[in-house]
Amino acid sequence: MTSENDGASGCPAHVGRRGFLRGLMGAAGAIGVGAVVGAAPAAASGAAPAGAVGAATDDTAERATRPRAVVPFHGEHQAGIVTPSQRAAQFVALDVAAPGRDGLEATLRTLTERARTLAAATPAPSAGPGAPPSDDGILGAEASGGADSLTITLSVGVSLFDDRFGLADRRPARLRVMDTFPDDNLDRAICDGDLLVQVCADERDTVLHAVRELLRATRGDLVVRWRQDGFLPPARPGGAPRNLLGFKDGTANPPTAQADQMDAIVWTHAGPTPKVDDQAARAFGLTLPDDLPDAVEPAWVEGGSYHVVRTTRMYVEFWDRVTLDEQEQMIGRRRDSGAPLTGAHEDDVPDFASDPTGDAIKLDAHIRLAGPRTPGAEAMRMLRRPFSYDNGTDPAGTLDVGLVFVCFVQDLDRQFVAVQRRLTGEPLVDYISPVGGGYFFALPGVRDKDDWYASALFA
Ligand SMILES: C=CC1=C(C)c2cc3[nH]c(cc4nc(cc5[nH]c(cc1n2)c(C)c5CCC(=O)O)C(CCC(=O)O)=C4C)c(C)c3C=C
Ligand SMILES: [Fe+2]
Repeated sequence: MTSENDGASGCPAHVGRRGFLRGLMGAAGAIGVGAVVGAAPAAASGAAPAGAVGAATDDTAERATRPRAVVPFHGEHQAGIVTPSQRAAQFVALDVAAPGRDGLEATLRTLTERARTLAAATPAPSAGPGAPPSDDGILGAEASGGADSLTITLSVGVSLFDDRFGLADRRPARLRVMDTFPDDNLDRAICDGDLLVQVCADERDTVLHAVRELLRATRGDLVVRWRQDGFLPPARPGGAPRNLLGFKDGTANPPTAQADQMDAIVWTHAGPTPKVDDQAARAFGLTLPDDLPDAVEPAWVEGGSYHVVRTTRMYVEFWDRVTLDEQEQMIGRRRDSGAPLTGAHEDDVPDFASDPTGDAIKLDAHIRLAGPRTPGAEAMRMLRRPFSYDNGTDPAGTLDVGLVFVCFVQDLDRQFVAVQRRLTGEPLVDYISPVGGGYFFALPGVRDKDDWYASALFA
């Protein structure tokens, strides 16, 4: 039986990366590699690509058991995209209050400086005697970011390209206000925004600390539009972690270790967007050319990525009344093992070719619609990076929980929109409802200590 793996390690994509990370951290702990601050200059030097992980420990027994990884901030691409998913996340959509292009540039430079120091776990500069502390103190003596695989990923929304900042001719070709799809129940108050900051780390306090410090540094210039917390449970018992429907989520992601695949699936490039073979696209359900107009990306987008966030509520009380068999048919995989209904193991490739009438995996099962494994479907693959969320209860006392669906794609329409359209009316829509989020564009990476988030956009 064929299997889905990360190519580099020969393990299922998720197991491979997380297992590698754990092994790295274990080894670092055993040999006592440097302290956090000691690791920081390497992280800040720009030597390693952003998204790779270096290990760091401190000398207390308690802290030695916690993840201490520093993810390099500098690189061709931003960290937090192909970086192995951390355990906690926060999505903060912001509107720019700073006046004019100069005001925006100054704000983005400030954001860069603060994000750089937080990611490297170096202390914030002191404002001098008599001033408030330069750090909120919630991470105690570390007081500077705490590492914990912290990544801060900055993306821009289409409203940044309106007439306020003179950037209208720089808009990424596919960027727009998030579409409303037929099964959506969007609250526009928690959609879109000029900017999106995605903050991820292995500890919740490290995420909140970074968000607080970024907001403190830009107070008056950036206004929070909406904010959404997320978490990723440990993989139980292994493989991909489970979402709140109880199913493993992330199994069939493309391998982030394979640069050529990331280049074709995730990173945007200047010039005409890659064409999709007409026949293959039709087989996938896209009608060309009307559905997918040609687009030409501006030069500055090289190395960036479209960043889709869809806050999707799950009606878990209803889901919990459905038989396991029905749940598995809706997804197309076993709940316990994550195996496709045509296979036995999580990393087995679903065999739709031998099941043309949907006897094993229904024709409208989620995985069959989202990844039919026809030649045309290759062009629609995406890198998903979802987190679960728990927003408490609604006024009716119903659990307000769900999935922050996140994906990174080279072409918003060819990939995310094409798949989302195929999912219209799937049986799962009775149990989930997208309520917020947005389309954003993750800026190219910050190259080195002299670079800043939007240097290419402003060049
Ligand atoms: C438009 C893209 C997608 C949305 C929106 C989406 C929402 C969503 N998905 C799950 C649960 C699962 N999804 C799984 C696989 C899967 N989902 C998408 C796309 C979207 N999902 C893709 C491309 C795939 C991979 C398909 C494949 O190639 O096999 C799975 C199976 C496990 C896995 O491979 O990750 C689950 C489970 C929920 C609950 C949800 C919205 C709340
Ligand atoms: Fe999905």
